[in-house]
Amino acid sequence: MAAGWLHAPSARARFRLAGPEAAFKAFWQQQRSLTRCASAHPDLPGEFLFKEFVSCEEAQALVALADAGPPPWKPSTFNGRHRGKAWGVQMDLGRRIVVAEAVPLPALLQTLAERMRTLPPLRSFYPNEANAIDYRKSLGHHLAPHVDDRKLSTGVIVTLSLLGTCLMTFQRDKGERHGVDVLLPPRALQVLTRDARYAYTHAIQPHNLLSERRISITFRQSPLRSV
Ligand SMILES: O=C(O)CCC(=O)C(=O)O
Ligand SMILES: [Fe+2]
Repeated sequence: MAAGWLHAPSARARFRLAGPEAAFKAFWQQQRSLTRCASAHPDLPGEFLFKEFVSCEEAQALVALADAGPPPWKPSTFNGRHRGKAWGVQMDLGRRIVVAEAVPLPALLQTLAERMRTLPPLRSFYPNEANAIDYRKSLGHHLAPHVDDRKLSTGVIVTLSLLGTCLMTFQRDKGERHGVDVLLPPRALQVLTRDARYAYTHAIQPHNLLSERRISITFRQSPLRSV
């Protein structure tokens, strides 16, 4: 083993020396060489998981961003009980339109969107909307089975998991007893396209939150012009 390798500063130390933006780039260059990070689900056509899409430091920064607001966390009962917040253009599900953004997509999320476009299924993904969900296991939080709106968002839905692990259940038919369970660890980016996006519902049952707290950030691209 080369002595130089032994004495090279650790990736973590190099990130600290070079500052946060260089750290973002250095981390991603290193990740891209790890093909084991990407996987397509064998039983769920159109579902991809990119493990370790963000570094531990980036994950912390994203949790801080979600916790700090704006906007503030708000209790939500839409798609299950949890707390949520949204950035970017706003979906008006009742009027079936997209309205102008109250809080723009934060710069950190736009930087992540650039990184997403380096992944094959996301080459032309330009999200203009994101929402965060804060799940607490002890409060019985969950995600009810749903398919993300077919008209207000395009055919690619992308979610980054932070803090905790969960099992997400996909079901083809409503009320089906069994589904396909996908383990979502912190820092993993899940991409839903094709059947996984349109033909299956996705949900997280309360007992499938495997940690006390989990935060997710979901990115979408609305094809509609905001009014
Ligand atoms: O929490 C998650 O991983 C997914 C959230 C979700 O499905 C949604 O916001 O539509
Ligand atoms: Fe969803």
